[in-house]
Amino acid sequence: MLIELAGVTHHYGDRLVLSEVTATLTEHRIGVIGANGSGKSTFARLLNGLLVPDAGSVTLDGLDTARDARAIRRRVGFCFTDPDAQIVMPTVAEDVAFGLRRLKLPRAEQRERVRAALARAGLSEHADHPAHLLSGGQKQLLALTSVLVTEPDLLVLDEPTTLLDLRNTRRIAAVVETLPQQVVLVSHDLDLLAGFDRVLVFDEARLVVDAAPDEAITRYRSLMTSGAERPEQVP
Ligand SMILES: Nc1ncnc2c1ncn2[C@@H]1O[C@H](COP(=O)(O)OP(=O)(O)OP(=O)(O)O)[C@@H](O)[C@H]1O
Repeated sequence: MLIELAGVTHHYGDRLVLSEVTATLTEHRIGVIGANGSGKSTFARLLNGLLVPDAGSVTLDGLDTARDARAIRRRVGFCFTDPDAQIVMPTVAEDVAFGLRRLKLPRAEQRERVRAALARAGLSEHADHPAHLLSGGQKQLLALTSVLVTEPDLLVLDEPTTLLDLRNTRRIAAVVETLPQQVVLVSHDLDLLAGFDRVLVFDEARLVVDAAPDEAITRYRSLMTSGAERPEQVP
């Protein structure tokens, strides 16, 4: 998809959280990094219309998030950091099937898609378990699976590995690597961004670096080091 942000500014109350962000994104895999509170999640939420900007515009293939919310939600899958925010059905398999409802598939095909998606995520043995009894990491995998099964054109992942052990982090990395879809991934795990096409670095509500992963990560590291020397930056 062609993702265009033009002069995007966003506040929560009086607090400025994104200031004048302009970018045109067409790459397959786009990483988003930056300090805590720098505006990354806000940026991610603007991409699927969960938030609309106070000023400026966000468009995807010409669809404006402020006007075409329904069309955009159909094409953009979003995975929250906190999986409890999006797990909606009692059992694991039902939760994966939930996202497929609007496709109105024949029952057998729906079952097959759910089965295959759970197998890919390593969750097959939990299919009939209550979703709320999964571990935090398994819930994160379930949330991703329930989004992926709908085959969105663009997948926005907001810190999808925060609760995961190394094996499952690698599983997510492998899934992201092989996805045919465009991905925007917000992460503090810089290793996940190896092989990405482009990385955006946010700092204090601004998009401050927009470069290939190696350069972006190097500049992010130096930004964080110099930030530690600024007393007002220390929590
Ligand atoms: N719903 C909200 N209401 C008020 N303030 C908010 C809200 N959501 C986020 N904020 C504030 O906006 C700022 C940016 O938050 P955001 O979640 O976009 O940052 P982030 O870069 O994703 O941070 P982190 O790396 O810690 O997840 C933070 O100071 C945060 O406290």
